[in-house]
Amino acid sequence: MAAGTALLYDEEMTKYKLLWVDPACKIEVPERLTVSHEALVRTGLAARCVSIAVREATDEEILLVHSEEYLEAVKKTPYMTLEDLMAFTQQYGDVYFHPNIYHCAKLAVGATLQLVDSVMTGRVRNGIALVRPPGHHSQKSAASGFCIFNNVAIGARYAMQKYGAKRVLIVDWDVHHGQGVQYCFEDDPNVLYFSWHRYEHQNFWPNLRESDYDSVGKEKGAGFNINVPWNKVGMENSDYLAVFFHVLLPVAYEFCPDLVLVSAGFDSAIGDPEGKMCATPDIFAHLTHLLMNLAGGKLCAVLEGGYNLTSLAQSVCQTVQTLLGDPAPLPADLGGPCESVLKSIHCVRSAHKQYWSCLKYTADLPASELSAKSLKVAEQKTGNEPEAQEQRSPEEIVWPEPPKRLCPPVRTAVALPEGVACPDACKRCSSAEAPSSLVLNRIRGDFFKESEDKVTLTALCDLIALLERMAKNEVRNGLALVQDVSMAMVCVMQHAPTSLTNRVLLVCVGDGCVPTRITEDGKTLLVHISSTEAQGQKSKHCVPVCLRKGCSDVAGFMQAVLGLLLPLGYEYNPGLVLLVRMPGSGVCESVWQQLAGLLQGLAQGHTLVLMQENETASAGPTASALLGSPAPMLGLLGNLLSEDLEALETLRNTLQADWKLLQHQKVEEA
Ligand SMILES: NCCCNCCCCCC(O)(O)C(F)(F)F
Ligand SMILES: [Zn+2]
Repeated sequence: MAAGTALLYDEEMTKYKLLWVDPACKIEVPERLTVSHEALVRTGLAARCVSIAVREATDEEILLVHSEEYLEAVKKTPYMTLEDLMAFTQQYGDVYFHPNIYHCAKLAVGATLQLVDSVMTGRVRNGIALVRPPGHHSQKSAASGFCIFNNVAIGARYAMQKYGAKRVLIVDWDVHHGQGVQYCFEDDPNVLYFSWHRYEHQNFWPNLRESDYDSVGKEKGAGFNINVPWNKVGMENSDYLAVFFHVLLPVAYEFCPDLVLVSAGFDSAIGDPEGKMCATPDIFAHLTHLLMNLAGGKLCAVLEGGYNLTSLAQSVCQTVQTLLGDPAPLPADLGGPCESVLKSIHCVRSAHKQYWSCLKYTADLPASELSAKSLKVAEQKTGNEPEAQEQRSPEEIVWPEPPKRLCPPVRTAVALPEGVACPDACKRCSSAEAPSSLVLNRIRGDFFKESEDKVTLTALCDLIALLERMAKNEVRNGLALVQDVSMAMVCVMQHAPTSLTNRVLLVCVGDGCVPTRITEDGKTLLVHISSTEAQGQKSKHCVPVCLRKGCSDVAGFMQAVLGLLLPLGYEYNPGLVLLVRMPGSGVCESVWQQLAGLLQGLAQGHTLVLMQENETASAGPTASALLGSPAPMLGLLGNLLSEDLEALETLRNTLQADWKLLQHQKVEEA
C-alpha cells in the first residue's frame, strides 16, 4: 500500500510577472507561490512530505492537449520585445505573457506529470504540485485567464496514455469555471469533470453560457461534465459540503475513478477578491478528506488560483495536512445550504438524473424553473441570501485562524480478547491497572447482577480505558472486539468520558435492535442501516435506514452513507463516532472500510469501532482503515433498487426540516 505525500515546488516558477498595467491580471503575482511554500515550511508540513523534483514538460506531452500552432507560437515569446509580448497577449483574454513564462509553463506541466508519475507508480499515495502559471482556462489553441498550458488536462491524458488509467475524475474547486478542461473532455466518458464556479447568471468571468448546469457533456461524454454555478457570492462551508454530499460524491463513487486530479484553486476561500466567498480555509481539509477514499487514495492536487495571500497559504496548509493523514478539524456550526445553492443543486441533479442511477429519483423541476432566466427572477424575489460583507474590501475581511490539528501519538488502539492477535501498527490497550473499582462497580451494577463474568468485565474495562486515552488525545481512534456489541454500546455511552460522549454519532450497521435507552439520552444521534423496516419510532435523533437487500447492497449502502449519513454527521458535529457492526450484518469488507474511512472526517478522527469478537477476519481490514489506509475501490456500483432510492429520498425530505444539510432541492413554495 503506497504511503507518503508528494510536494512539488520550484522557485523558478516565481520568476515571471506582469510587466505592464493590466487591472485584470495584476492579482496573479509570484508571491502566491512563495507564501504557499513558505507556510508549508514554517508549519513543518513541507518536511513531512516527499519532495519530488520538478521538470520541464516535453513538446509531446504539451501536444496531448494543445495544437502545434499554439505551441510554436508560445515558443517564440521568450525572444519577444515588450511591445511584441503585449501585442501577442492581446489575442487572448485576461492573461499576460513574459519572457520567462513559457519556461515556467513547461515547469508547471512537468511538475503535474511528475506528481502523476509518483502517485501512479505507488512511490507516494497522494500529493500536491504548487505551480504557476495555472492551467484550467487554457485551451487547445489559446491562453486564457492567467493560464498558458492546461496542467490538469495534460495530466489526465498522460495518466490514461502512460498508465492505462481508465477513468479519471477531475474535481475543480477553484472559484472560476475551467472551461479549458470542459472543452477538452466534453465528449470523453473516461474523464469526469466536476467544477463549481462563481457564475451569477453568466455575469461573472468568463461569462460563458456553457458554464451553466445544463452543459452536461456531449455525445459519448454526456453526463461526464458537471457544472455547479454559484449564482450568488458569499457561499459558506455548508454550501460547499452540500454540493459534495448531494452532487459530487454520489456520482464520483458511481464513476469509480482510477485517479483523482484536483484543480485546487483557493480563490473559493474567504477573503479572495475574485471569489468573494465566505468558506473558511479549514473546509479544504474536509473536501480533501472526502475525496481520499476514491481511486484507492490516488489523489493529485494541482494549484490553480487563489489571490488572498493569507487565505491561500492557510488553505494550502489545510489541504496538505489532510493529505498527510492528520485529523480533520471539527466542522463547526454548519448551517444549511442557501436558497440559491439549493436551486443550483436541484438543477444540476435534474440535468444529470438520466445519466447517474444515484440521481434517478431527483424530483423533476417544473419546466418553467429549468430555464436560467426564470431562476434569476425567482432569486431577485427572495433576496434573502447571505450577501458577502460588501462593505469591506476583500483584503480587509478577517476570519479566525484555522484550529490546531493535533495528532495523538497513538493512531489506533485496540481492545481484543485474549488470543486475538493485535493487527500491525495498532497498540493493544488494556486497563493495565486494575480497573478503578468505581468504574468496576458501576459496570457490574449495570450488567452483572449475578454472574461475575470476569472475561466480559475485563473486556469492558479495556474498552473504557481505551476511551479514556482517546479523551486525553493520547489515542486517535480505536477498535474493540467484544462478546456483545449491544452491551458494549451501552457501556460506552454510560462510562466513557463525557468530553467524548456529550454528542455521539452512533452508526449501527446490520440488523439487530439498539437499546432504546441509548437513543433517548439526548446525547446521541443514531443512524441504523439495516434490512428491516424501522420498528422504533423515527425521530430527529433516531434515523433508521432500510435497504431491502440489506447491507450487502454496495450501491444502496454507499448512497445512504454519502447522501444521508455524512450530511447528518457533519451537521451534528459529534465529539465521538461510535461505529458498530451488528452480528451478521452482511456488510462487505470494502464498503465497511469506506465507511470507517469517511467517518474519520468527524470528531477530529475520534472513531471507535465495535465488532463481535468472532469477526476476527474483519479486524485487519478495519484496523487498516482506522490507520488511514485508503479503502479499496468498490468497482462500478450496480444500479440502486428504486424502492431504496425512493425510501432514501423520502427520509431526506422528512428529516430536512430538522437537518438542513440534508436539503438538496428547492422545496416548492407551499
Ligand atoms: N477582477 C479581475 C478579473 C480577472 N478575470 C480573470 C480571472 C482569471 C482566474 C484564473 C484562475 O483563478 O481561475 C486560475 F486558476 F486559472 F488561476
Ligand atoms: Zn480561479
